[in-house]
Amino acid sequence: MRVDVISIFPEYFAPLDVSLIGKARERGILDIHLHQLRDWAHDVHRTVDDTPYGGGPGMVMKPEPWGEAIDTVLAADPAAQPRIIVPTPSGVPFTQKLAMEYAAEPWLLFTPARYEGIDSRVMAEYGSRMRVDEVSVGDYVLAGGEVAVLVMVEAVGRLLPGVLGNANSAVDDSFAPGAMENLLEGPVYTKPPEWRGHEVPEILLSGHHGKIARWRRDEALRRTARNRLELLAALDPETLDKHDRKL
Ligand SMILES: COc1ccc(Cn2ccc3ccc(-c4cc(N)[nH]n4)cc32)cc1
Repeated sequence: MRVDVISIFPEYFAPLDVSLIGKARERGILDIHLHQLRDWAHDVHRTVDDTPYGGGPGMVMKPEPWGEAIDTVLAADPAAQPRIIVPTPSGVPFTQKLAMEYAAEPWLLFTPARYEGIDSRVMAEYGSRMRVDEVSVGDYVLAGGEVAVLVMVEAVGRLLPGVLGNANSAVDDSFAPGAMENLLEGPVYTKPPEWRGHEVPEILLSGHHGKIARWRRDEALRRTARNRLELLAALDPETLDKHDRKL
């Protein structure tokens, strides 16, 4: 997968050099290209923003630098088109389902903005010839789109074949389709068996895999009910067996 990111703060993406995503880049699974938007701002001050038409607070990002920058990225492979992803507080929710959809794409272009966002004519221009998604990573307001891009690149990158070792398959993720879909992860434990007077639940030391699986599902249901009741309400009744119903 190729990923392009255009930003006035490309240094925000240093974390993409380390750990899981960094290794995926070294192994050629992910090919990430960072671009400094100001390279396409040709005035002496390399200006990328201006006052909003119609008045109002803050500044809006000018269309010209974005248009030239996006055109340059598109020219990298004229025979293909990236999916353009625009982080914004007013976008569709970024979910595990959307992450899985993006993980199937060969080329993503992220356009994290600053100020009050990008002149709307930019995405109108490209939306007429390719998929342009406005995406929110949560119902809170960031100072810009860069952190949202880090979230999405990590959530998508970890789903790419070969990125997670077999031992850490994403198939068991919370929110991944399947039997545990929409259930939160339950508690996890490792050695030592007792720590500061806290013992590991006996069942986990029993070696009885059936009972362990049942205990883990019970704990997942309890945590989901406690922290995300709406997810429990959305569970397909078929996936709740009679034991679940007694919890
Ligand atoms: C109320 O309107 C606003 C508009 C923009 C901003 C600051 N800002 C500028 C670009 C940009 C890109 C993404 C995000 C963002 C995304 C999510 N889920 N939260 N915040 C925020 C962003 C603040 C407020």
